[in-house]
Amino acid sequence: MTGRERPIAADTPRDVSVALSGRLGAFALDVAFEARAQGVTALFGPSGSGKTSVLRAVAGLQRLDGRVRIGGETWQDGTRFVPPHRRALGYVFQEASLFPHISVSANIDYGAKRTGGVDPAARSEIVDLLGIEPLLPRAPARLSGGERQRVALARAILSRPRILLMDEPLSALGAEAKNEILPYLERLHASLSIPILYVSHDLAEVERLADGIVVLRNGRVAAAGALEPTLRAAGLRQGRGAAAVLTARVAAFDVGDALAEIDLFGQPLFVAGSSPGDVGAARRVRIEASDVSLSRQAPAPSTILNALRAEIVRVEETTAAEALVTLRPLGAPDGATILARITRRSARRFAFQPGERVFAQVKTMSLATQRAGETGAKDLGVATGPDLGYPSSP
Ligand SMILES: Nc1ncnc2c1ncn2[C@@H]1O[C@H](COP(=O)(O)OP(=O)(O)OP(=O)(O)O)[C@@H](O)[C@H]1O
Repeated sequence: MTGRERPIAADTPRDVSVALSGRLGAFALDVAFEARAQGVTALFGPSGSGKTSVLRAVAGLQRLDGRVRIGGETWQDGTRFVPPHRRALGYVFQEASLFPHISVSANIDYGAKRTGGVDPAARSEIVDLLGIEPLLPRAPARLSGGERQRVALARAILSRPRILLMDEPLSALGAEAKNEILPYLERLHASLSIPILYVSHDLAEVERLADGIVVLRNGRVAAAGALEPTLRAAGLRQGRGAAAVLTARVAAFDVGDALAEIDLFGQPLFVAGSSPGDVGAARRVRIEASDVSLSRQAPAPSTILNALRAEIVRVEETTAAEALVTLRPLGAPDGATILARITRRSARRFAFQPGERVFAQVKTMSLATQRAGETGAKDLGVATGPDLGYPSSP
């Protein structure tokens, strides 16, 4: 797709409209997309696909032809070009560039002072949200990488931007610092009423944070829209990492077993790694296709707690050995689907047909959240996050 706009969600007001084209040396960029007025839109793509260039152009730091409209304000079109310092935006880079000679406290007030003064209520809310109260008197040199990023975020937000631009804010951090900062980003995402454009080449990060996604390849938009259907359309939901992300509410929490019961379209789904305070909150549940098995009969009692009733949507033989089954949990709206990655042998033996009802078993422990400091493929099992109106599946 080139230069053609695809709305992220047709029925919701969208407040970010970008259409940019031009050359950067030998590199040709031609992108157009729209994003919602609130929530995280990921700019996702391989290295060199143009993500940072798009972000810089939105900020006015990179001059390209086209249009940038944010929250009803036009920053660039055929006739005008608002210079970068007049654009109300917060920019968070890979490495936080804090002023070294002043305290954290003075750093976070810097942006706000430039834009008309510090609002004490907003300040204390953001300080609390990002957990930086104990850091306020410190010098930036005495912060860890993750702490620096949280301070940079606070500074950006307190400058009262119309949009937050984040360029791989976690990529310079180790796994431990990443795990430490992600929950803060999730809380931020739930509380901020401005759009966030979030550059990343890390799919797991995008799945955890983004509502919408613009997939870039070679300076063009390969696919754009709500997270789940777009990942699928872009062919990013196949193979080893195939997974589905659904948003649902926590219905109950069993303190004795430390298990949360998620209400997945009327069916219970048990997950670990939650807390009693999550009851009533929306959770983002990532179900990896390799952790889902299928059976026609109600499964015999086993150690697997989750057996979702689901309807087969389609079966695709993806490789010589594998098949990917798309399923709609009963009670789920059309298009809200999960995936099961099974052997081709099983797919042929069972010959599942579209419309047929089956039981999809999902291991609870495969859905567990990871504590800070641990590493592994399952770290993004369950992530708190609001349902900001993007369908969690198409
Ligand atoms: N000012 C410039 N002059 C010449 N070429 C440029 C300029 N800025 C970017 N490029 C080129 O444009 C292409 C896209 O770069 P960009 O940094 O936007 O990609 P990216 O997707 O953000 O990559 P990464 O994930 O590695 O940061 C690259 O080939 C880069 O070398």
